[in-house]
Amino acid sequence: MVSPWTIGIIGGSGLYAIEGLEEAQWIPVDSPWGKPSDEILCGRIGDVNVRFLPRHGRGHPISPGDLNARANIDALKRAGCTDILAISAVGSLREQIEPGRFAVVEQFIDRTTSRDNSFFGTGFVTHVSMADPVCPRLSEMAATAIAGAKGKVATGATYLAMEGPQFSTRAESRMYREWGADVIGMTAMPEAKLAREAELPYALIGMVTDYDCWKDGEAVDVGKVVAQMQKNSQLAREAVVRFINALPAERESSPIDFALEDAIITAPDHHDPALLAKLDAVAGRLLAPR
Ligand SMILES: CSC[C@H]1O[C@H](OP(=O)(O)O)[C@H](O)[C@@H]1O
Ligand SMILES: Nc1ncnc2[nH]cnc12
Repeated sequence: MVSPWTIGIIGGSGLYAIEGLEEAQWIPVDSPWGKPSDEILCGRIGDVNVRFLPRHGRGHPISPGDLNARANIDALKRAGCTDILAISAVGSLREQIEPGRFAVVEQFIDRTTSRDNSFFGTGFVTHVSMADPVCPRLSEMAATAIAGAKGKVATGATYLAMEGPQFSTRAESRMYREWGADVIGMTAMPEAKLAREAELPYALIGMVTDYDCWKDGEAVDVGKVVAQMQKNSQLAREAVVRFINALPAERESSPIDFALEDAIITAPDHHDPALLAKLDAVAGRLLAPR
């Protein structure tokens, strides 16, 4: 039986491949938006097609600010994904979300400044809703899968996306806490926005690696992040497999599958054909002749 789900997994720092994929093969996927971070590891877990993309590339050559998130999301859409589960190393801004815990993200504060954050623009203007930026169905399944793998979970987390690549100052870290952010990272924006524009339901699991620098005497460094990721990466892999094995046989449609429906404002006689050509995957559902 062929599953209706094709799950895109975006692996963050420390998660550059996943094991247990049947018929696994790294396949290059071209995108009109430039070069994705790497080839996509395509395979199956049971009946479910899986497409794995290491966000920073194998060996972590790409810095957060240089990630081509448009190419990454477009390539996952071209590779047939119906849904995306992203995984990120995050710092914690809350005492009770300690390193080692998994934070399932529900909201974002986007403080990135220098990234291409939309597929759309002059010649095809759209404004998608980001009020509820993640897919509740995927997030709930992710939390269940982590708990099933005996991981500690925090749900409903707010993720602050910073520009980086430097870590925050103590004043910034304290300010983000006052803003209500729970975890901090450098990569989930504009990734989550672009997934929504591509009508791909998206959920984000933050793997908590450190307390950032708001706590007295604490400061984050790469060594701390990598050491904590190594401790938890096996559990993360197990949670991913559980998540996939628990997907229902049917995939009921999600409102996110139709996110562009009420978002496009440019009149057809003002469409830019060059931009439309690049949107063949992202907005193909609406642009294909009907
Ligand atoms: C290696 S520490 C900082 C680095 O880790 C996170 O990346 P990802 O979200 O891809 O796991 C963070 O956002 C920074 O890019
Ligand atoms: N404290 C932190 N700040 C930003 N990105 C992170 N990734 C992991 N820990 C982080």
